[in-house]
Amino acid sequence: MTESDDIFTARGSVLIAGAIIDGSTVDIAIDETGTIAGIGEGAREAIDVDIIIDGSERLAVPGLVNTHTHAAMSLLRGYADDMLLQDWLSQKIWPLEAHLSGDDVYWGTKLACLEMIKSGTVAFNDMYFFMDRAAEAVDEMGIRATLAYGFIDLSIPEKREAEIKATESLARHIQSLDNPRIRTAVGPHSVYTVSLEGLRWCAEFAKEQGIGIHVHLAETEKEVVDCVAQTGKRPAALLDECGCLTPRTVAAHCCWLDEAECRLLAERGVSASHNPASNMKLAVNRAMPYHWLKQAGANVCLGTDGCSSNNNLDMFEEMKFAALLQKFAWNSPTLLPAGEAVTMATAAGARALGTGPGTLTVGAPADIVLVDARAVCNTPLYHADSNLVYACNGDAVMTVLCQGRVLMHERTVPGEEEILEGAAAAARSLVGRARQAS
Ligand SMILES: CSC[C@H]1O[C@@H](n2cnc3c(O)ncnc32)[C@H](O)[C@@H]1O
Ligand SMILES: [Zn+2]
Repeated sequence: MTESDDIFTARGSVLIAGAIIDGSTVDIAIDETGTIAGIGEGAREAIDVDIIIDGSERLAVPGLVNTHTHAAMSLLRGYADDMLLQDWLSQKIWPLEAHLSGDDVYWGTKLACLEMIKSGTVAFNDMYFFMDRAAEAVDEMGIRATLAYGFIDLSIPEKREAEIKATESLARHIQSLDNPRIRTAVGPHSVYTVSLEGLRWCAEFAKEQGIGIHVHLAETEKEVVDCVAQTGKRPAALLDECGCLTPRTVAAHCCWLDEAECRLLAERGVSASHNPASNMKLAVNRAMPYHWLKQAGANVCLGTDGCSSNNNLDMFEEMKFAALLQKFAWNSPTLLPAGEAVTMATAAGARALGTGPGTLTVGAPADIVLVDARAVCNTPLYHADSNLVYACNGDAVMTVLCQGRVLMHERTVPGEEEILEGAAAAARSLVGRARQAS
């Protein structure tokens, strides 16, 4: 079989012929299980080739991993901009989210998956509501996701009970899907929206189920100041006391960590997700202390945050924002060079979500992105990492494979029109319902 056959529905082994990796032109062989079986010399012989993808003039890179987002917030893109975080959440976002339906989350997640696939992302870490519907969307789109129900109890015991039930129910549901691409995590929103009892329950449940924890941490100075005033502890120490800092925890933002907290995160094996676009847009007034986290040996990965504070899900743009913000904020042009930004968006993200090594190596899942080497952003091509981080955006991505299955080829994703229409209609209906109620 060749590219002329239906590449999206075909099953079997795949040969990516003549792609560029580290300046060399190589074949990549993928077996029927979606695992990389060979790279370079002798790769063709490692499989009985069913499907051939022409890799010429394509840079092969590992699929990108978005370690912090709220996918269905794609429906809120451009709904409320240019505000302070607390005002943005309390005056605009939360009142609209109060009217969300399962259908909204389904269409919002479909739109987000489409956008992620079109910009080279193969896996994401999500926290939101109606996550059974998010799982349905992820299942259909063929991407990987770790889905957490956003647990907010506001220290109200009845609300805590409801959040516990919702978290347990999602865990049961994801288990019942038995889809290796879709996992669940516990999602305590933050130390300012979840009680100590709630945080302790989340930690216990994650331990009992052997699943991860997804939490916002130290996003603003106010979060730290209020936490110290109310508990005598900084947010990271508080999460640690409740058992929420584990090797399977992804802590998003981490802007206002001090040096000791960076060491604590590293000691506990926590992954820290940098979200530079969101942090700059909401003007949280401090960049994640990447240098302290790196020095301490923490796993630092990369996320976009939701589409209302970014306002897109393009991890290529996020790599550039990360590299530039770190240099600017910490006054060091050598901080976070391009190669490290690529590692953050690939191997570090894959480690955070446990989706494999996040590298193009034999034995790794075939989560592979082919980038146009002839695009303007890749001309000239001195250093691939430099172009990928500083010159390209997701539009240069041509083909995306997840576990060896082709999700996009030559920039075509099956069903794109229907997704755009469905998501636009869901967004109109959501805003209409909210207006009617106000
Ligand atoms: C409980 S589900 C997630 C919850 O978080 C809100 N959210 C989106 N972006 C941010 C952010 O940057 N900081 C804090 N909370 C955020 C989202 O709207 C949902 O309500
Ligand atoms: Zn967030």
